[in-house]
Amino acid sequence: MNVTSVSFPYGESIHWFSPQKIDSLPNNQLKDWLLAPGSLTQRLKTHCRHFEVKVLGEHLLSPLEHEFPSHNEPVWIREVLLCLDGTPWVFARTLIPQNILHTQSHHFEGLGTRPLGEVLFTSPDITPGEIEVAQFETCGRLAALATSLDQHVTSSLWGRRRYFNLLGSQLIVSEIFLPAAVEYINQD
Ligand SMILES: C=C(O[C@@H]1C=C(C(=O)O)C=C[C@H]1O)C(=O)O
Repeated sequence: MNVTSVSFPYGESIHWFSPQKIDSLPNNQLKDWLLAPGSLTQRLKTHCRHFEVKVLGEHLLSPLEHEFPSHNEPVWIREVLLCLDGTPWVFARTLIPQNILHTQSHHFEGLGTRPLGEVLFTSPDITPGEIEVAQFETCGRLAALATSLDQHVTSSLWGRRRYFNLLGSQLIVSEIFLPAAVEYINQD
């Protein structure tokens, strides 16, 4: 895997849609994965023997570097690959405002290769919000990331974004399904 931190952060500014307002959702099994309300980590683990979180990078983004709406403070970013039996299936990007990071550091500091979902879906203080979806062109940065992972991008990629509510504030989790995941999911 020739992914390097040099090109971190991989994430790019994306236009997200409510599933009810986009008429071009995938008309196959991927749609179910995009809109599934529970922990993606838990679902992925049922499709492999070995599940692994590869951390591509984590650090604070200045207010000018991130797209977190209505936040003029630094935001902590974490970008990972979720790998099933050694194959990257999902690129995930999490944005956490500094106020959450400071007040809830026990949740997020030192997470390392533990899946964030183990925190988000087990803490009574955190509630998942609505799911939005987006399509990523084959010429975008995330397609380039997939190509760098030796996965051929033959059609646009699909992803989803969820806000998680935590004590009056919010963090954002985006997950993009890489070609290897789409191939497996749609073969059923
Ligand atoms: C939100 C979840 O956590 C997953 C794990 C992540 C991580 O470890 O950074 C990020 C996004 C998710 O795909 C989940 O399991 O649904």
